[in-house]
Amino acid sequence: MGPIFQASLLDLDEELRVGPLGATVRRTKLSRGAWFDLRPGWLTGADQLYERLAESVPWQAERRRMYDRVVDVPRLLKFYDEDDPLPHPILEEARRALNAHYEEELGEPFRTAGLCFYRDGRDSVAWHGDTIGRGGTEDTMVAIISVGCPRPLLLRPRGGGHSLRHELGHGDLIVMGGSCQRTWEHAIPKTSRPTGPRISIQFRPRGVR
Ligand SMILES: O=C(O)CCC(=O)C(=O)O
Ligand SMILES: [Fe+2]
Repeated sequence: MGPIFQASLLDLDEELRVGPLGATVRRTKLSRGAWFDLRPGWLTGADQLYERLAESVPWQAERRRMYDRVVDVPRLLKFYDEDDPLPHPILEEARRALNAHYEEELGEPFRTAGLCFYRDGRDSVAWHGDTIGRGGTEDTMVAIISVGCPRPLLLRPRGGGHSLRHELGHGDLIVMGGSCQRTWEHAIPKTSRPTGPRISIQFRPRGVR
C-alpha cells in the first residue's frame, strides 16, 4: 500500500473511462515550434486507476550517477516497453484514443508507457527535455495523464526564460508536441507544502525517453 491519496468525493461513484478528445483539446503555441495541448478531466473515475496503480505496479526506486556522486532518483518509476502489457486496461484504451487523435500528426503511434510515482512534495523531476531518441533531433510528442494530487508542471525555453506553470489535476491530460522536447524543458518542482501522492503516465513513441 502506497501513500494515501484522499479520493476526490465527486469521483467515487463514477465509472472509469476516457472522455472524448477532438474539440475538447486546447492547444497553446509556444516559441520555436513547440506547443502543448491540455485536456482537463480527460479521465473520469480516476480514483480507481490511482488506487490500482499505487498498489499493483512494481515500483522501482532508482539511483543515478550525478557527477561524482550516486543519488536517489526522487520518485518511483516503472517503464512499460511497447510489447509489455500495461498495468490497467484503461491505459490501453487511453493509448488507443490518443493514437486515434494524434497518430496522423505525430507520424507514428505512441507505444511505450513510463510511470512515475511522486510520493509527496519531496519527489520531483528536475528541468529536462525527453531528448533520447527522436525527441533530441526532430519534433515528437509526449502525452501525460496525471492522477492523484495535483502538482504543477513547469515549462521554460531551453537556455532560460520565463516559465509557464500548469497545475495537472486528477484525470488531466497534457500533450507536449512540436519541438517542445528539444527547444523547451519541463519540470515537476519540489514543494514544501503538504502534498499527497501523484502518479503520472507518459505515453511516448518508440525510442523517445
Ligand atoms: O510527471 C510528469 O508529469 C513528468 C514526468 C517527466 O517529465 C518524465 O518522466 O520525463
Ligand atoms: Fe519529461
